[in-house]
Amino acid sequence: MTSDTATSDTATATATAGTHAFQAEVGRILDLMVHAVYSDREVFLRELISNGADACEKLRYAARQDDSLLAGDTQLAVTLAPDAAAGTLTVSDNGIGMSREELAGNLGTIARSGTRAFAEALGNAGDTQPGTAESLIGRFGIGFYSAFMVADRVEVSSRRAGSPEGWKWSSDGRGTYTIEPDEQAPARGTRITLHLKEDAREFLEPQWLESIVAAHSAHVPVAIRLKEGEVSREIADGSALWLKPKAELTADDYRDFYRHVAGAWDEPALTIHYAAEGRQAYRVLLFVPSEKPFDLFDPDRKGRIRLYVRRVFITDDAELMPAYLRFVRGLVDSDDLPLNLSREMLQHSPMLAQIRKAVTNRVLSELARLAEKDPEAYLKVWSAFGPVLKEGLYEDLERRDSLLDLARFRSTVAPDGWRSLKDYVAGLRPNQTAIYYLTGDSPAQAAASPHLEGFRARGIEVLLLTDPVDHFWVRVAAGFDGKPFRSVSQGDTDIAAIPLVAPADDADDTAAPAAVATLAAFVRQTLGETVKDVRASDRLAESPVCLVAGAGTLDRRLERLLSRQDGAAVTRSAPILELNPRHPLIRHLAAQATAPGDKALLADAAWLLYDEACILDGETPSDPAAFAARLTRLLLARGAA
Ligand SMILES: Nc1ncnc2c1ncn2[C@@H]1O[C@H](COP(=O)(O)OP(=O)(O)OP(=O)(O)O)[C@@H](O)[C@H]1O
Repeated sequence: MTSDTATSDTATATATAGTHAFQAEVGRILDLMVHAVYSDREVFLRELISNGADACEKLRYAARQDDSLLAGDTQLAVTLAPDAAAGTLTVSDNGIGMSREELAGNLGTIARSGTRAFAEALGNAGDTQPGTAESLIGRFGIGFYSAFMVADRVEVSSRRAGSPEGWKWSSDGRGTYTIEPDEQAPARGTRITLHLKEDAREFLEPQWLESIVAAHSAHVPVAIRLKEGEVSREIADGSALWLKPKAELTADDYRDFYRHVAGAWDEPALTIHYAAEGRQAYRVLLFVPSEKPFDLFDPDRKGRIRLYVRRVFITDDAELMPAYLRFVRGLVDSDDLPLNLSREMLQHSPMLAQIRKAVTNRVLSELARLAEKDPEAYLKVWSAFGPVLKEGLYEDLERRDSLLDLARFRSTVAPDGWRSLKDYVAGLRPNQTAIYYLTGDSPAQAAASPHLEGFRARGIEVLLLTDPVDHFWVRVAAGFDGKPFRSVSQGDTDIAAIPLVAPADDADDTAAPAAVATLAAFVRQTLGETVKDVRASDRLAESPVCLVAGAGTLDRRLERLLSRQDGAAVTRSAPILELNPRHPLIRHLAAQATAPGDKALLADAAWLLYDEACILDGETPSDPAAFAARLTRLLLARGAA
């Protein structure tokens, strides 16, 4: 469903009478439709019925302001009329209709984001893979253009409600379309005539049409009629599914309605249907999809929940959900809101604000319930929408705790599985006072980080945060169950008090603290401003060195991310170089630092330690030529020794 903005979206479309070329991408999509060997091509009917029903709903709304638009014709319906003799199927509605400009804008360019996404996905997949187009049709649905899967000519004759002019759009889907005045246009609304292809004549059979409607469009909230000759009968009553008691509805009913309302083809992962009573009465029918909607990461972050008032569709732009729940689809039908809701009122109505709040809470509590009752199903939802839900962790202070309960993480305990914070705190080690995390590009990459070694040695679980959004919420979230979140690559580790899982049996393995302090001071002096400090570490077990960010500065990965942005306000701060006193190399260098003699090679080693730490952090040495020269000198010296 698209709101009435299609014309302005497509203002570039020409709208004069005559022949016009399709926008290039539309041409490409049509070309595919014309040649599609898609097996479920009856989906075209659902798309056309949905459009007709939307047009009726738009008219119903417009007529609230101006009932002359109805002009006595109040029985809004979509009518299917097969004509075997002519080989045509018409799908007509007495809805809002389209002006000449709208015909050109909506049916000549890409008016809908879903179709645009389809075109893009097609471009990405390339033409080389057979069956790509077909599988994408199944995933996206492609609206009006799907008519060309079954028709070799499509005529759309339309009259905008209240307008004296009728127009006909016509095309064979091969590059161009025509628009011309049409005196035969319906009195109001749109009549789409499909000249069926030879191999699509099954769509002339009334019974087949009826069964397709039953399967895909039974719950469209506008009546559907089937016309055979002069006799017309109702094959779907257009009653609002959401007003029916739950007990009367089956999973199939819900699924079909979800597909209509979301313009999707997947199964809903969660269905939420209830009636709210009390201060306000309203009905809610919401779905969490099982597949990511194509526009999930659109910058406008808009949801598409439909707002109805006493069964009249008002808008899908009322932002009934916070942005981090924008993947939820469905509708809210209020008994109490006024029908003539202006944009202003949509934004400022306290009644609507109350609905938003209650419905949002309900969605979160239903997700929590799913997590409890059917963890497997919940994890599917989390895998698809976790990165979006986590936006709520920094945006929605009020619900942060509920969202933290819902959040699932990869961790060193379960790199391929999911852990909740409740699981995490249940496994805290003695003396552990924080929830540790490490950010990275992928769980595997993060799990290989040297920063984790000391944590592993102590059996401390570390969350592996790999979504860009993680950098942001984790800095503002106060913690969970009284335990703050702490980065393992930042500040002091404070893990010395946590016992090792297998305590080191040979204390001589560790370099003497004084020798390490001498080495640290030497390295510090050699590296100068490049580092903020050099110190011994509890963090490391196997690696000799690592870099960490100072307490109170930004996480190094986030700092790198931000400093790379255009016009970045963030400059990188000097890191702290940590040395592993248990590592043979550090022990050896500490001995050299305390012994008298020439320190030139030790200075080379200091820089090499720093460069090694950079490499472990996924960066290149800052001066590759100097790095190579030092390495060469050191290897030569070793060779000579
Ligand atoms: N029967 C109709 N009456 C009035 N307008 C129509 C009709 N059919 C299509 N349109 C207009 O053409 C536009 C494009 O239709 P199309 O089916 O390609 O996408 P859509 O319906 O907007 O997308 P979605 O299926 O995601 O809602 C619609 O948004 C609508 O404005």
